[in-house]
Amino acid sequence: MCSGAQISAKLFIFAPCMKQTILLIEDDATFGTMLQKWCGRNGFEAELCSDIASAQAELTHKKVDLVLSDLRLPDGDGIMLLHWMRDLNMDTPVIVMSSYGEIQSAVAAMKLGAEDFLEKPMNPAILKEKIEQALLKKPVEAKPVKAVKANVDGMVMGKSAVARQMYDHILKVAPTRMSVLIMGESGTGKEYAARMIHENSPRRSKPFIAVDCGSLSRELAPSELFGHLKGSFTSAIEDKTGVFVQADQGTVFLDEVGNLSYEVQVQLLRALQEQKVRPVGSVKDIKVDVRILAATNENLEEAIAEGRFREDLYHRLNEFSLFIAPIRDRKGDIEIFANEFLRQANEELDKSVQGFSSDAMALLEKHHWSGNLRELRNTVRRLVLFASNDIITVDDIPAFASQSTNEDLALQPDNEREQIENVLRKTRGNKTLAAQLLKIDRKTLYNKMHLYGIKL
Ligand SMILES: Nc1ncnc2c1ncn2[C@@H]1O[C@H](COP(=O)(O)OP(=O)(O)OP(=O)(O)O)[C@@H](O)[C@H]1O
Repeated sequence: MCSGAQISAKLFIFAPCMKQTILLIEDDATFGTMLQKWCGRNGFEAELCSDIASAQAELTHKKVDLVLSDLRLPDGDGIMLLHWMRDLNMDTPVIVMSSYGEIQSAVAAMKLGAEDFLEKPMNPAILKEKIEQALLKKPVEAKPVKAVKANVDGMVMGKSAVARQMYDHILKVAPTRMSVLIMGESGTGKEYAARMIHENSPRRSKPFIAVDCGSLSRELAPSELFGHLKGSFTSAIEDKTGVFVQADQGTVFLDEVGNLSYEVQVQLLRALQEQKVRPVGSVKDIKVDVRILAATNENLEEAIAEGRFREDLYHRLNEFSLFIAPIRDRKGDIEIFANEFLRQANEELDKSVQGFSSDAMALLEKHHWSGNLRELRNTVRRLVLFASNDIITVDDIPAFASQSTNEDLALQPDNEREQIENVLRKTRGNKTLAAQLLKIDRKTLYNKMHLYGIKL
């Protein structure tokens, strides 16, 4: 930390060229802002972060050409960040800014691959020279950030405390090969979290394959997962490579893993334990190296107690658990996601809606969002489609205004059938979520669906 008095605007002229992005990591807000403005005046695009967690978030989903980081930060030091970048093979040059007496740390940073270091207070001319030198070493067309690839386009990251803790867990577990069980209500972003883990792992250049276990029939699941040989069953008209072999050295994401039949669970456990799969109809095992991420929105411990899920498989999948909180519990993130969904909807629908009025945003923040981010995305898309002005106002979302902020859908005795049907419609048939909203257990929901003849 230091006073930025020596950074003077007048010394430099704006240099219009292909703008390169500098990520500034500085917890002294005044100095950080001054530095950011200085960068702008000197022809650089500058993003400002005040701690390591948010810097990691920026580095993992934006193109950054240079990092200019303070050594001492609220959630750790610049050395930690360098370790993390090195583990992920990120080659973005880093210049560390050290204060008087931090020379030892600055040396450690250089050993870890920092491009240079600058002692505070900094001389702007030297700062500019070092930035230019560091940028010269990295051609503009070089791959921007190694951590996240294009297949996570449109992915944004929340800034709430809950979200930060989740990213912190993701970043810790990502570089390992541990299996991760991702839990959370439907639409909270479990698949996106799985992609984030893959993209931040050393496997990121290898395949990420998502399998919806809910849609795999008992008969076809083994062939889908492990492959089959031609003629091994009636419809096997040619050899098929299973997901595990296709994803070799990469990651397989098993969504709704609780829906796998008991028989397939046994085969899956074997594949995980032995790192080998045997295609249906074959007598030979194939060696595979696959990391497994699994997701569920039902309570698997309950499923184990009811004998529907194997406990040994559960422990194998749950080497690390990650809980994704519903969006209503991290209201601070709603604006970020709503703006991103607005951007996506504008692009998709060829519209140019600029944003939300502050009371419209307040309404979005109050809504219960039982369908989580998926519901928010669909709502924003609908709002953009119907928007007649540049800004979405409260008048564009009258439906929410009349709703209670904490929608209580608990089952009432008088019109049970209608309520259950409504809630199942709301959850798009997700019975676990429907049972939670109705405040009954799944078994009771099944019994009542049976009693009222409700079919999905
Ligand atoms: N980090 C993110 N950035 C941008 N959009 C996101 C993000 N996470 C989720 N979404 C949006 O929310 C939608 C639902 O996310 P996702 O499919 O990952 O949820 P899920 O929890 O796996 O749902 P389900 O339990 O129904 O499978 C996505 O299609 C995407 O539009």
